[in-house]
Amino acid sequence: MRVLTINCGSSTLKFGLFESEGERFLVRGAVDRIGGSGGNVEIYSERGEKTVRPASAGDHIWAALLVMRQLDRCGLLDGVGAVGHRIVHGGARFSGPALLDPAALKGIEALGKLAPLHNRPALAAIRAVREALGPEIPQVAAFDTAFHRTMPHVARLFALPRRFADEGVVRYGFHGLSYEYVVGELRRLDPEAAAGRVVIAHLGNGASMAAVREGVGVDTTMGFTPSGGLVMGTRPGDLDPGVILHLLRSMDPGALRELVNRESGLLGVSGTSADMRDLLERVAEDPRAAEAVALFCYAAKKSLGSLAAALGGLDTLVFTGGIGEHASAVRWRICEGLEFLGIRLDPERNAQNAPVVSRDGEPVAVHVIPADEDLTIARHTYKLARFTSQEGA
Ligand SMILES: Nc1ncnc2c1ncn2[C@@H]1O[C@H](COP(=O)(O)OP(=O)(O)O)[C@@H](O)[C@H]1O
Ligand SMILES: CC(=O)OP(=O)(O)O
Ligand SMILES: [Mg+2]
Repeated sequence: MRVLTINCGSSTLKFGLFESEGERFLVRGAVDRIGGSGGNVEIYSERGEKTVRPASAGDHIWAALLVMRQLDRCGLLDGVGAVGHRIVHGGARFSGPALLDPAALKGIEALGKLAPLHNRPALAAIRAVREALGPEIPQVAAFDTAFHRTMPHVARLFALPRRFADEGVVRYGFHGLSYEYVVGELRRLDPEAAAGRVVIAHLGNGASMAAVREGVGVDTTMGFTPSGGLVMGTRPGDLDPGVILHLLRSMDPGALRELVNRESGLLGVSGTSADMRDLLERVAEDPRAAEAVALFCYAAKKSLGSLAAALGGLDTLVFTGGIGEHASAVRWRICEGLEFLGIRLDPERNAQNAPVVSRDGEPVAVHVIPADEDLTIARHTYKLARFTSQEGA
């Protein structure tokens, strides 16, 4: 059975067509810079053939239709037996992958306001797939929040009156499909490291860090929504709640929601771009771009320190996500000055985005592991689709 995966990130739509329980893929690809300009659709095959074409996708619906049309034109949709989607917010309701039946769709829709850059775009992609493949092809949701279900209660609690936690106002954490993949890769590469104290930094357009002990999530920087924690492309990360109250005096809640989700972060501070590539190109001549990059790295450094404290020390640090994998200057600035924690990068390895970027013999090994949320989605989809067909048999 072929499985198609769709991963709606805040600035990208990634897709993959898998076979053999996810162990093989036929094609993978991504539409990037969604909602911005200068975007591309990139497709590559198992044999390494790659095509890149300009595609300025205004939104995720546009991107999803483009992808489905492209796959159809190449005859690749024949034989797709199930489709898996990344759903960012699963709230209190979803603790693991779920078949996208009407009740599940309603549950995801209800969480839309808590993840406006993600849940609704993903629902639009689900509809586009249903139109292209028909309602008989099962679709599965794999949730970013599920990985963090193991966090101790104290790490989930906000210091608000108790009734709010009872109503579900707690830290959920996101990027869980990426963390799940990285933990699996680390187990494969270095089982001893995977059994230790690990911080994973997923730095993409959305960015977060997770503290993981013995493969289990114990804390993370994102909270009730994916707008908290680190500085991001268009989201501010952690803010003094008093700032929100102050802004509410002169802004209506809708405008404030836009500010927090789409106008802050790297874009807000630089005044020009949410995209780390653009900013790194301009740091020498544009002080606002330089300040945006500096703030991003400083916030990440502080969070790394706090998660190392939560773990009682650190054995392994992993960088992943578009920025974590490719932006050597950002990794350098985050790690600079953290020798007291046992972190020391090797300049050459770091410049090459090598799989291990720390110096040999240092207490903390620093890895770069390319994110693969799509494979995680494919694995969950195979499992659930098989289980459902056995149940129905
Ligand atoms: N070569 C690169 N150098 C620096 N930053 C990069 C590079 N490639 C991608 N990025 C950054 O990665 C971010 C997008 O991350 P990604 O994980 O692909 O997106 P999303 O969070 O939408 O899934 C953007 O800020 C982009 O500039
Ligand atoms: C949760 C989140 O922010 O995801 P992304 O980085 O894909 O936008
Ligand atoms: Mg992402």
